[in-house]
Amino acid sequence: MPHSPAVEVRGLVKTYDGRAVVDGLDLCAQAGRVTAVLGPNGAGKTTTVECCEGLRAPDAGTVRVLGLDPVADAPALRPAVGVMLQDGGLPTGVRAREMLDHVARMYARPLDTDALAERLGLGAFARTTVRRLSGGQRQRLALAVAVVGRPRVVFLDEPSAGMDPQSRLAVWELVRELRDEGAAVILTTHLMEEAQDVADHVVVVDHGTVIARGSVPELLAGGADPRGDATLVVHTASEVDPTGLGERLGDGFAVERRSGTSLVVTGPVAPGTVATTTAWLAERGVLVVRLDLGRRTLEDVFLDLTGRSLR
Ligand SMILES: Nc1ncnc2c1ncn2[C@@H]1O[C@H](COP(=O)(O)OP(=O)(O)OP(=O)(O)O)[C@@H](O)[C@H]1O
Repeated sequence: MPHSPAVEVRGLVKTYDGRAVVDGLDLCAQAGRVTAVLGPNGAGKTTTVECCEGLRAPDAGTVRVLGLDPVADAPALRPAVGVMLQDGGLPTGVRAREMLDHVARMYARPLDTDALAERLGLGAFARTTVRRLSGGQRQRLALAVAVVGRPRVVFLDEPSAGMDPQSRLAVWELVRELRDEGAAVILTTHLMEEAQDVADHVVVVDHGTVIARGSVPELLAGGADPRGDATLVVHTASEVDPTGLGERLGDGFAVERRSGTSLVVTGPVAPGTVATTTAWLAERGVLVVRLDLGRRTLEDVFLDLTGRSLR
């Protein structure tokens, strides 16, 4: 039987100074799944998530979390929703461990705080005040605080930003576990690797609206450039003008000069593609110094969808 989504956003609009920073956005997040919200700086991700958390009121559209209105029904939702804000959002004068224990006491069935502190490596700075924690330590504490109440819905705004690789792995493991236990996890991130690794469903937001959605394999198969299922990057010893190589490779291929001495061939790369490319270069007296074959990544899809200009 189909379940109603844990989080359902329909036609969300949020306007600042006459400018719609979220502009008719639709989003669904299901229980037992990780939904990653991606998008360039200023795309409207945090604003959307904060509307879901009840921290901002929509100007138009509807937001439902577990079927309730996050602003009007905030007290009813509080025990069921975990929130990790982008800046941590924790009081700065409290010691790390006291903070976690204090939050745990607000819930009926909290996680074991000793075990949670251990797995997020909070022990070493348990007695340090939040103000004195490093950025990554503060993030880890904010994550622990967000999940200690066993929430059914968890919002994580850039959870692993500023974290070292060890902490990141611990965060991803925890996120997967929350998902496996049935929570709906909604995370925003700029780390494509993070989305690729942990997300069951990806939503790409730009200019306040959703421009693509699907599982990672679906996005990799589609994207803005469906022909590009693999890339061949060719590094050469001397400058090369790629004009004519695309024609030689045939339909479905695109050739682009990345720098004077490297070319990117995108398309249905097969063994013959490599042979044709190196033969074509040899005919021009150009020596190949390195070949890299890679499949399209989520980052390629993201850049195709949102472009390369800075926001
Ligand atoms: N309170 C506010 N007043 C005015 N403008 C705001 C306010 N809050 C957000 N904005 C603007 O709304 C836009 C979207 O911001 P938002 O924080 O939602 O983006 P984001 O996608 O989370 O970006 P980032 O990846 O940089 O965190 C930005 O242009 C931001 O300047």
